[in-house]
Amino acid sequence: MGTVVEATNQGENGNVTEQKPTVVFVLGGPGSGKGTQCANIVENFGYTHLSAGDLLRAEIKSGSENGTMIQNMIKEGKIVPSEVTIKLLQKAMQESGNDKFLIDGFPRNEENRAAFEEVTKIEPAFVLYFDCPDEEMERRLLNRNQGREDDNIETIRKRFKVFMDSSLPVINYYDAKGKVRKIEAARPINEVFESVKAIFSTKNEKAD
Ligand SMILES: Nc1ncnc2c1ncn2[C@@H]1O[C@H](COP(=O)(O)OP(=O)(O)OP(=O)(O)O)[C@@H](O)[C@H]1O
Ligand SMILES: O=c1ccn([C@@H]2O[C@H](COP(=O)(O)O)[C@@H](O)[C@H]2O)c(=O)[nH]1
Ligand SMILES: [Mg+2]
Repeated sequence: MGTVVEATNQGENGNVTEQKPTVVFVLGGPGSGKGTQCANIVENFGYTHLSAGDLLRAEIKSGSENGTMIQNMIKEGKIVPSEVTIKLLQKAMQESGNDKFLIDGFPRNEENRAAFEEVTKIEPAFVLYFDCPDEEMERRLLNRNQGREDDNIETIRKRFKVFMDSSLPVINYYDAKGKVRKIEAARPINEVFESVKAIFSTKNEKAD
């Protein structure tokens, strides 16, 4: 695959343009198990996993001029401006050499969603939604032990609120388009993956 800065298809005039990559958005509350299941999907289905949160954390570490702003947003559980996150996603897609992506933890709000579609012209093939009760997610995050600055009870509560207020509407948007595949995520990892496998083994409509 070449550039995905703005993916394109064959136009009506017959001009041959690039094939759009396949994108699956992986959404769900903080700690619902998105990263854990994405690792399993990568092993079994040949996707490249792009966690928007991981890309932002790497950007902080790289010493980027946006680093301090991103760090402050993450500490408060706030959503980083779309243009920053989308640029990181586009760069990672270009560098991957793959044409199938799990975009984990993005889009987080309506503005993220609209900006991604506008800039890349990519619509997701489908949206994998991990549905998990807050109490279970809270337990998992407090036990995660990966040294994340946002895995403390104060920030966790803020992240839950942002998820409810800003991210659930994105899931509802795609649900209305028949694109959401909902998974009951409060089960053991292998059971959750059985449900995930069933979805990736079924033919899902291609993006566009
Ligand atoms: N089904 C599960 N049952 C129990 N623990 C789980 C399950 N799935 C993931 N975990 C654990 O819960 C923690 C959070 O999982 P993970 O990092 O995959 O969540 P996430 O949705 O990516 O979270 P975040 O949005 O904060 O990045 C990890 O410690 C992981 O090992
Ligand atoms: O698209 C995104 C993704 C993430 N953020 C910020 O990062 C943290 C952590 O994200 P995880 O998905 O839990 O790794 C999140 O709370 C946001 O502050 C973002 O702004 N935009
Ligand atoms: Mg994660």
